[in-house]
Amino acid sequence: MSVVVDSLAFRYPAAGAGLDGVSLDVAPGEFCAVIGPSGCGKSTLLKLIAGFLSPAAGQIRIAGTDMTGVPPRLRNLGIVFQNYALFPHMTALENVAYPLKLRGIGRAERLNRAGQALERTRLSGLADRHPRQLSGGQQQRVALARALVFAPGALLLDEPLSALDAAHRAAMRDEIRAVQREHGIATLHVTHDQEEALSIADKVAVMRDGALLQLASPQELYDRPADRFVAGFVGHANLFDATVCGPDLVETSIGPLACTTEGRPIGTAVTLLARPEAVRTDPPDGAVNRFTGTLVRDRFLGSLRRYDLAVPGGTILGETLSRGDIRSVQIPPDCLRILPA
Ligand SMILES: Nc1ncnc2c1ncn2[C@@H]1O[C@H](COP(=O)(O)OP(=O)(O)OP(=O)(O)O)[C@@H](O)[C@H]1O
Repeated sequence: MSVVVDSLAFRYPAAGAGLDGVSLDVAPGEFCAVIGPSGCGKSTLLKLIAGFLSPAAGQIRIAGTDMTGVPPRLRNLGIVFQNYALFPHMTALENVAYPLKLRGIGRAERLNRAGQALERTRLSGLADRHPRQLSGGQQQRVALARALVFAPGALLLDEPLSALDAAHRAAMRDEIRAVQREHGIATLHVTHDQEEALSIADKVAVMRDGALLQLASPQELYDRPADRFVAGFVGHANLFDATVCGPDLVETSIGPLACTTEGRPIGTAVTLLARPEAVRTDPPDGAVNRFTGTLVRDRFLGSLRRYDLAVPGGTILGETLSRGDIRSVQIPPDCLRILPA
């Protein structure tokens, strides 16, 4: 089943906040991560798709069918929301079987199917435990099994991993991805964690102030962000205000930089993006876009080192494997990308 959101608009009564004309599509089996700053409307988008809120304008189509007026329980969506707790008085197995009960499936079959769903999320041994006897990660796995048990057409996940520690989080996200892929379920996954989004999603939706800024593959988002905000939000970035001052030359606060200006006229204001891993240390004398400065921050991160080199007029953020002293760097022209000002 696909999920298509078309020009969706929504306002909370008495609050300015909401969504403005959001459009996106998630194909069967596709995994779409939704990211953006706190309060940008990620949860609101999922609640609209789930049917917990009704749009003011626009349309939601699930498996090609317009969902206007269709109540949540008839949308055939598996939902794992952060605050969508397990029933404390039911065992893990009973919790997972519950959606099948709602669908009128007989006891023997629903316990059988719930058992299979628990097996899929590697919880078979814990079927008879109550939620209070399970760790946070195990409870999340029960919630995932409960969302998957009725073979939903699509999965909506709102920060399902936020309560977990880093190791469990990584294991659980790989698990969700494997189950989702195996069953070809269209998935929308809201997360605060950009690294998580980039590492598991087929595509990523970046939102800000109720609007969708970009919907793209993780690679495209990183390499070709639509604007300065997306560039700064996804991964680390050097962002320079710049003005085109000649063919393939721009002026910035740290001095002139050679880069492809793609024929923009002289005087055009732009933003220049350089990812830190593209910055080279110890370039030869006379190299183009070479800067000399002083190390002001130096963070050892195990597999790499991230540093700030203060140069006249600004700072250059770089990443290197080198452990030696850093006094000069080069920003290779072909690693600079021009974004709108
Ligand atoms: N029930 C509500 N009534 C009024 N305003 C609300 C309501 N729920 C959310 N909002 C507002 O709508 C905006 C979007 O909220 P939403 O929960 O969708 O953001 P979010 O991107 O999921 O944020 P976070 O990452 O912090 O969870 C926010 O400004 C929020 O304050």
